[in-house]
Amino acid sequence: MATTGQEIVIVGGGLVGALNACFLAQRGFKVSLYEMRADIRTQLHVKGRSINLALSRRGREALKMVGLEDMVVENGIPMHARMIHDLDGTRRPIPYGEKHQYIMSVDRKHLNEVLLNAAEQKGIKLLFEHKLIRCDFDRGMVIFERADESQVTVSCDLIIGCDGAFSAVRNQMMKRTRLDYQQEYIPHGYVELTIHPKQNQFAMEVNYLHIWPRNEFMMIALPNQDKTYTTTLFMPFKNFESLKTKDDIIEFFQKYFPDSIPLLEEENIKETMSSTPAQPLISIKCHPYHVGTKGLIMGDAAHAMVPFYGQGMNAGFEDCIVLDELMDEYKNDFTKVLPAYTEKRHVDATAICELAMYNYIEMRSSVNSKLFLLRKKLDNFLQKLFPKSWIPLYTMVSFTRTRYHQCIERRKTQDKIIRCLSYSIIPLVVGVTVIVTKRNEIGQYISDIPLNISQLKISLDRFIHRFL
Ligand SMILES: Cc1cc2nc3c(=O)[nH]c(=O)nc-3n(C[C@H](O)[C@H](O)[C@H](O)COP(=O)(O)OP(=O)(O)OC[C@H]3O[C@@H](n4cnc5c(N)ncnc54)[C@H](O)[C@@H]3O)c2cc1C
Ligand SMILES: Cc1cnn(-c2ccc(OCc3ccccc3)c(C(=O)O)c2)c1-c1ccc(Cl)c(F)c1
Repeated sequence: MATTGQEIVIVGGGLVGALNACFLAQRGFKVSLYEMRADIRTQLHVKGRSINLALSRRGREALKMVGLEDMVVENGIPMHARMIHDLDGTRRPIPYGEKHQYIMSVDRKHLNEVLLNAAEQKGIKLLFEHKLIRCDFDRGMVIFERADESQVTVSCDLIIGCDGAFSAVRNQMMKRTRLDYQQEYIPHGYVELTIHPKQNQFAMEVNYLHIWPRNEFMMIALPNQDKTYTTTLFMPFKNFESLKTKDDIIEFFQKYFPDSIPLLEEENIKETMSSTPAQPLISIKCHPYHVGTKGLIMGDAAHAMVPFYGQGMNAGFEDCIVLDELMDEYKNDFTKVLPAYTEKRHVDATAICELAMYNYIEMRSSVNSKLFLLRKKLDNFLQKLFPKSWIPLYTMVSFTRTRYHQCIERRKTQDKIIRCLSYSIIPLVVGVTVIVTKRNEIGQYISDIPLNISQLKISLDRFIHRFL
C-alpha cells in the first residue's frame, strides 16, 4: 500500500498497541511502537497479567483484518460451553449456542508475541525499554526515558496511547484538555492458580469455560495448550486477608470449592494462596479519547473494565477496527478522524464497562450455581422459542458485533419481557400446580378435568426440574 508520509507513534506494546500498529502500517503509515518493558519475546515469563484470556467474535474480526486470526486461533482452545461446578461437585454443561458459537482460550504471551512479530514483519519499528514521560500534543512530540535513564525526543503526526489502564498518555492529555475521568477499584481482587495435567491428560473436560459461581466468591478455569488450566479466584480482599494460615486456606476451599482441591492439589493451593498477593481490579471511563489533532488513547488506556464479561481485550481490538473504518471514511484526515472516533466509540466503550460492572454486581450478589444454570437455561429456552427476537445478552456481546450500547438496550427490553412473563407464567405454573396437587379436594367442585394427573405432574416436574 502506498505510504501516506504521515508518522504515527504508538505508546505501549501490549495487545492493543501491537495490533493497532499492524492496522496502521497496513494503511501505509510509518509506525513506531514504544514499549516500556523489555521485549517479552526474550522473556520466559511475563508477570502481572492474566495468563490466558477469552477471545471472542470482536477480537477475532480484528485479527482477521490484519491476517492473524488463523495463527492465533490455531494456538487457542475452543470453549463451546460453560461447565458449572456445583457445591456438591456436580458439573453441568450449558452450551453457548450453535456449533459456531464458541469462545477461545488464548495464551496472553503467545498472542502478544504473534502481534509483535507481525508488526515487525510489516516494517514497524519496535523500541523496548522506552517509557513515555511527556507529550507535546500541539507540536506532536513525545519524550521517552530509556533504561539507562537517558531521554529521547521523537516528533510525529499522531501519538496513540495504548499504554493500559494507568496510561501516561492519558495523564498527559489531562494537562492539555478538559478530560473527564473516573475510576473505581472494586472490593474484589484475584489470584491465579494452576490445575496441572493428571497422567499427562487434561484434568477436566477441555472445551469448556469452567465456572464455580459462589455469589461473593467466583472461580473460573480456562484451558491451556500445555494441558494445564489457569484458574482465577475472584474474592473480596478482606476475604483473602482473612486466610491467615495454610489451614485457613484449605478450610476455605473445602467449604466453597471442594471439588477443585484434588484438581489444584492441596500443596499448590496452600503455596500459591499464601505467597501470591491478590491483584486489584479497576474500572476506568473517560472522555474524550482525543486531544487536538495529534493525540488519541485506545484500549485499556481509554476504557479499562472489570473482567467479568471477558471483553477488555476484545473491546480494545474492536477499537482498532473502529479507527480503521474512520480512517477510511475521512481519508486519513486526523482533524476529522479523531473527534469522530471519540464520538463513535465512547458510547460503546462506556456501555461495555458498565455491562462488565453490572455482571460483576449481579454475579457477586445473586448468582450461585443453581441460579447460573436457571438463568442460562431460561436464556437458551427462550432463544429456541423466539430465535429471531430473543438473543441472550452474552450471545450478543460475545458472538456478534452488535454495538455494545445496543446490547444494553436489548437487555433492557428482554428484562421487561422476563418481568411480564414472570407476572403471567409464574401464576400460571402455580395455578396448574395447585390444580394438579389439590385436584382430589377440589374435584367435587369442577367437572373431571380431562387431565392425566400423573402425566401432567411428571411433565410439570420435569419442566421445573430442567431449570434447577
Ligand atoms: C484477571 C484479568 C482477566 C482478563 N480476562 C480477559 C478475557 O478473558 N478476555 C478479554 O478480552 N480481556 C480480558 N482481560 C482484559 C485484558 O487483559 C485487557 O483489556 C487488555 O490487556 C488491554 O490491552 P491494552 O494493550 O489496552 O493494555 P495492556 O495490556 O495493559 O498493555 C499496555 C502496554 O503499555 C505499556 N506501557 C504502560 N505505560 C507505558 C509508558 N509510560 N510508556 C511505554 N509503555 C507503557 C505496558 O508495559 C503494556 O505493555 C482481563 C484482565 C484481567 C486483569
Ligand atoms: C473469562 C470469561 C469469558 N466469558 N465470561 C463470562 C462472563 C459472564 C457470563 O455470564 C454472566 C452471568 C451469568 C449468570 C447470571 C448473570 C450473568 C458468562 C457465561 O454466560 O458463561 C461467561 C468470563 C468470565 C469472567 C469472570 C467470571 Cl467470574 C466468570 F464467571 C466468567
